[in-house]
Amino acid sequence: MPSTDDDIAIRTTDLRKTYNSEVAVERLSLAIPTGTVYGFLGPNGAGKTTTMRLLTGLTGPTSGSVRVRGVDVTDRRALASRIGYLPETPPLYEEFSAREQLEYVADLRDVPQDVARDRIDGYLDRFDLRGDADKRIEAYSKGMRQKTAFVQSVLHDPDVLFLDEPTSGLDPRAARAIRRSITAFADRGTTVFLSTHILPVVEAIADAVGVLFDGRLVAEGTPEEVQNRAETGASDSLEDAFLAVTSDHRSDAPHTGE
Ligand SMILES: Nc1ncnc2c1ncn2[C@@H]1O[C@H](COP(=O)(O)OP(=O)(O)OP(=O)(O)O)[C@@H](O)[C@H]1O
Repeated sequence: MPSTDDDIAIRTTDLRKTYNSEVAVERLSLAIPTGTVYGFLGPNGAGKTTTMRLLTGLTGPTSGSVRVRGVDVTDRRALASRIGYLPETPPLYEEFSAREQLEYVADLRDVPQDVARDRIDGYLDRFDLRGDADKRIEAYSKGMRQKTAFVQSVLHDPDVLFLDEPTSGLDPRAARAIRRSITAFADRGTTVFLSTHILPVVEAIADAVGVLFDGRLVAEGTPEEVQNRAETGASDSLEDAFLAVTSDHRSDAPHTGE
């Protein structure tokens, strides 16, 4: 039976994005089922951030289309309450405290005040931020900023969550708290689109993996399928598979720098 927009949380059709003569994303067609944790992999410059920006409607495609939960991403108003986005460089107000930042974002997303207060307290505890919650963000470490930014992306309980390197700069305890949160969201039916270079994280929590190389999807499937397809031999890890599928295509690249 063909899948419908009810089952498919993220659907892209022949997505293409160019910057002048540079092709950043080429003929990308994705159909990611609701509730999936999708690990989005690719070497530096492959087009992952560009894809995230296309999927969240922050940049328009040169051609092709994107629907998230059945809504065309050009309809930003309809989409805002349904998606959460943690970008590579999260927007935080330096002069705010974490609590002020989170209250501000909850208000923007129309989360009722009492619900917001409870959620914020819960997240501040879970991420060991409660003691620093009233300090200005300008005095925060990279990890404290990253945790605050993660919380702000999930405060409104979005249906689809886009995360760009969510565990970047985090110590093992904080990274584990984020991984557990991602899994808990997915268990409740949230779809998580996760871009990261940390392959063990993908191995641990992703249901499906897509590998982008030079703007094109060069492998897709469960982590096991991608590993098997790469035929890496004895040591079957996602890292071996990643290196195999991206080097298979390396000869097509105009210049590898190696
Ligand atoms: N605003 C822009 N203007 C021009 N070119 C851009 C722009 N954004 C991205 N590109 C180009 O598009 C290609 C893909 O970049 P992108 O940032 O999407 O890759 P990435 O996979 O996220 O890389 P990384 O893992 O290093 O963050 C690169 O060649 C990059 O130079």
